[in-house]
Amino acid sequence: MVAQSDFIITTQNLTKTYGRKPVVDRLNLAVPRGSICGFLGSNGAGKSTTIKLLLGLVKPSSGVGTVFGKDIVRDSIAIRERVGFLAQAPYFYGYLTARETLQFVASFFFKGSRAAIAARIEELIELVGLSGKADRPVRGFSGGERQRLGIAQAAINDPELIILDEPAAALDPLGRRNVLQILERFRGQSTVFYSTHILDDVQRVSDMVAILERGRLVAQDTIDQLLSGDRNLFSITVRGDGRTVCDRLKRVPWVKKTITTEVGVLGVEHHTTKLQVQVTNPNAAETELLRLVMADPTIIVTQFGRISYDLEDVFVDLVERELNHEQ
Ligand SMILES: Nc1ncnc2c1ncn2[C@@H]1O[C@H](COP(=O)(O)OP(=O)(O)OP(=O)(O)O)[C@@H](O)[C@H]1O
Repeated sequence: MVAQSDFIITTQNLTKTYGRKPVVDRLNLAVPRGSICGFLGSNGAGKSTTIKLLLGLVKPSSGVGTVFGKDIVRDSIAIRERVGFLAQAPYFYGYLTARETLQFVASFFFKGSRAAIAARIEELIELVGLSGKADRPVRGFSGGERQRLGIAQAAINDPELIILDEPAAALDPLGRRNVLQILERFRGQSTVFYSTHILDDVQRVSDMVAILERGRLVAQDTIDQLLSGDRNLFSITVRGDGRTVCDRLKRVPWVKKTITTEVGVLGVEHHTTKLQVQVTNPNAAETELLRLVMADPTIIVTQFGRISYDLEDVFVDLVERELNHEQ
């Protein structure tokens, strides 16, 4: 059983309504301590609003939430002291260098001797890959360099939790990859909760994902779990009489369902049939399914494999289900 204290962020029915429209709708989040959690949703899904609720920057219309076990309304100042936060469009003084920017931020948020501050700044400059640029004014920085500086700024006081709002959204693919690699470096030191609308990014670095659509949480799980789901599907393409193959498979106890599509009819012996086989025991299927089909010498198997999904399939499926549910 997972104890409540294993979650660094929790919300119960957290709701924010603007006018009559809930933009965050009865949200039940549970972010495990130590995870890198992608908070995924299309533009306008309610990600920024959720982050503002967690940080006490806007007040919930109803529902409750905790960060470090502290109430997001009552204890918001105490929470903000312990969270490193990178806003969607961070502001920097263009005339300060990266090092001066971090010194400025450290003067507010870092408690320690001068030597300790200097060491932490050096460590972060290195961690975000700005060593060669630390003494240049920020006004000349690229979008990616600004985001990296923003991450260093958020991490200055070695926070237990770093929250980033779309840290990579405005960057080109290379810039995005750099930022994501930096997030990965916090593994084992801080919990990272970051919002994004880019599926690929989540699949690349997160351990877990919470998917938001129109203010509602449509899934929350580890990436592995979401991708495996309950879709134990195999695909087989055969030449020969596909119907007998199908009938045989239907009698196998771990075969749940078969779907056949005939793709070419050139006389019975040249029939090409594509089968999708849903199974309840994928291990058995992996070792026995192909053998079962090939037991018939009149059948030629031209393709066999497990159907794999990526996060995009899962996302589209979940969002469609949510939309159908609403109608
Ligand atoms: N202060 C506000 N007043 C009225 N509506 C608001 C306010 N803040 C946000 N909204 C609306 O709430 C919805 C969710 O906005 P939010 O910024 O949380 O989404 P998001 O998922 O972060 O999107 P994006 O990726 O585009 O930033 C949007 O329709 C937005 O217009």
